[in-house]
Amino acid sequence: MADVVIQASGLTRKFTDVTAVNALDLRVERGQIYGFLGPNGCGKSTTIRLLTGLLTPTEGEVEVLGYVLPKQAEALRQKVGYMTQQFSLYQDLSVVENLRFVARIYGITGAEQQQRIEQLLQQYHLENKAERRASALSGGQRQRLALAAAVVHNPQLLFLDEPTAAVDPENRRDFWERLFDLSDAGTTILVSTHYMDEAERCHRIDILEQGHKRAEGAPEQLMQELPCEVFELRGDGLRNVRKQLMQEQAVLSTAQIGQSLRVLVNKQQQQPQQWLEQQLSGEIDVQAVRPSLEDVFVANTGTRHVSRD
Ligand SMILES: Nc1ncnc2c1ncn2[C@@H]1O[C@H](COP(=O)(O)OP(=O)(O)OP(=O)(O)O)[C@@H](O)[C@H]1O
Repeated sequence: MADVVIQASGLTRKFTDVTAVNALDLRVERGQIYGFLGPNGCGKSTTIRLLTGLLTPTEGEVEVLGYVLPKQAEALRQKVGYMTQQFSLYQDLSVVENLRFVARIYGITGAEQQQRIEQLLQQYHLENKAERRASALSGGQRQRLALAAAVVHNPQLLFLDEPTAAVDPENRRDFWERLFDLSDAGTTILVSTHYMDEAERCHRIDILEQGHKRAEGAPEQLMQELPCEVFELRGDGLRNVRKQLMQEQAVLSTAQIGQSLRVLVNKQQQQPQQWLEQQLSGEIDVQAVRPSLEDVFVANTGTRHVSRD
């Protein structure tokens, strides 16, 4: 049987005038990289804070690494790592001083501390920057330091809240390679993001909107099960074509990408390609294409939901 690391049912958190997380069910297995994908304000950070025990749920049950929250939150804290959206280390301390500080919090001292810090400096390519102040590091270096600090105590479970919001694509790729190394070594990772390419790298994702789970599954599976056909249209007058198609109930979304218009047509529409071609006048080329994760996201969020039955 799979080893379940996070199990939540009906997890809900209300603030005065908003339900940030609404009846969320969650099951994360050991070693998985599990993603929360959603726009700003959909409840990603609140969910992570609930799962770390930093925030108390209004309703629902949650167990993380076998600890029942919020009752056993203190014991859980030693076993998890948490990297927040903001760089939360000390800007005036050097790289090595920051790592020492965090190590001490987790009770790692003396020779063990020195050994662990040397290992982290090497693993995260910070050996040459050890004495540099955190404030003088580049974006990518800061992010590597933040990740090194989050794993000082070898946590079994790592929470990453929009970890790559401030870095360039190359550093993002590098960061994800590190996450796969950690996952390979048995660390479970829960990561929130609003980047499609990042979500696509996860073993499994939840798509969140306004506190609700809209879809769940492996990215590839979600793309295969998309209840729409996706088409790329090329030709003249695409802006007008777009306006016209958006009047149609069967058209879920249209978006211009460079020279082409990407159109999602509900699968319940009979012979969608033929139907689409009939709607168009003039020389417009219509090609069926593979769905992307962005298509999945669009199909599952916003006001024009498509029926899955
Ligand atoms: N302490 C709080 N008091 C009141 N409302 C809050 C609080 N924390 C979050 N919210 C609200 O709950 C909703 C979800 O916020 P949350 O930060 O979890 O979303 P998010 O998906 O992480 O977005 P972002 O990427 O912008 O952080 C938002 O409407 C937010 O304004």
